[in-house]
Amino acid sequence: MSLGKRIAFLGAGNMAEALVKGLLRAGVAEPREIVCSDRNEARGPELKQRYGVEFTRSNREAVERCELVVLSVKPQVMNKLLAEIAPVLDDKKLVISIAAGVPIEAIERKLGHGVRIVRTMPNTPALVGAGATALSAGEHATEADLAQARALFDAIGKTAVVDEGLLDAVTGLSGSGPAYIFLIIEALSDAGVKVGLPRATAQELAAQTVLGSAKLLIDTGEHPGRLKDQVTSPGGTAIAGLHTLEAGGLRTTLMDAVEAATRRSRELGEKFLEKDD
Ligand SMILES: NC(=O)C1=CN([C@@H]2O[C@H](COP(=O)(O)OP(=O)(O)OC[C@H]3O[C@@H](n4cnc5c(N)ncnc54)[C@H](OP(=O)(O)O)[C@@H]3O)[C@@H](O)[C@H]2O)C=CC1
Ligand SMILES: O=C(O)[C@@H]1CCC=N1
Repeated sequence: MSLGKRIAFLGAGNMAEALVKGLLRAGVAEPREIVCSDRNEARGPELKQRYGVEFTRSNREAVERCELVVLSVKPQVMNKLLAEIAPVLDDKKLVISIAAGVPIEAIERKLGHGVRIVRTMPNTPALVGAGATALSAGEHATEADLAQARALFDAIGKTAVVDEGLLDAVTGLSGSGPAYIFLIIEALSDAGVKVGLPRATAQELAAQTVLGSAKLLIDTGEHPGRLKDQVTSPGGTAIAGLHTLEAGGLRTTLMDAVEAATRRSRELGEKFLEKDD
């Protein structure tokens, strides 16, 4: 059922579109309750045709028409956006940021004190209702605000409330994570082709293996190591493959990747705080 709130998406790119599609699919918003704004005029007809949502090139108009305002531009252009919408934002609206790195305090400073903010880090599988989102409430956001924001993201996947200090780590793991997993699926598909499978079959098997393994882990609540052991016969095939992965440093590489992305999220935040334009 619709939450009965009008939602503005300021910046209607990849992540905003994933959220719009996920929310509509879940039925928590009607197309007429969603107003997207973007500086690219071409996004208007695309979004209208795909989802029937409203579109405007004016961020201010989108803010004025909605109770929930999602900040969905890149961190690099966030300051400009905040300066533009500050005059039309008041404490009656709830602001939800999805931007990597950008601290709540910096948004509050730009929008004026007292503004109600929930900072989040979603990911693109929200588009198919399988997102993972962490949320953190700003000083002026109430429990009801956090619950409202959480209800939106609960409709399109799993959510966790964390201290704001942990959102860079979330960005490194689940925010950026779909990119790592797609790379892994692509590599597994290539591997399947290398050992003789047709491309389409290899990709289908690779993707289903990732999906099925995640589902098995979540549904059973088992430790991943135990589930790995169940695939691994003595002297068998899986242990031969695992040995190669360990020799190639897969664990360390994944840990380094998450650490690098977390660091980058922090850097984006620091750059944001340094700049005041
Ligand atoms: N993509 C992802 O997987 C995730 C992204 N995020 C966060 O979501 C935010 C958006 O990322 P993403 O969707 O990937 O980026 P995109 O570049 O796909 O989307 C941003 C959109 O905003 C437009 N835009 C830029 N400046 C303005 C402005 N002043 N007013 C209105 N629209 C503007 C851009 O236009 P133009 O193309 O002309 O620049 C673009 O269409 C980022 O802050 C990112 O950190 C969070 C989680 C995951
Ligand atoms: O790469 C980025 O900056 C965004 C943030 C999280 C995932 N993608």
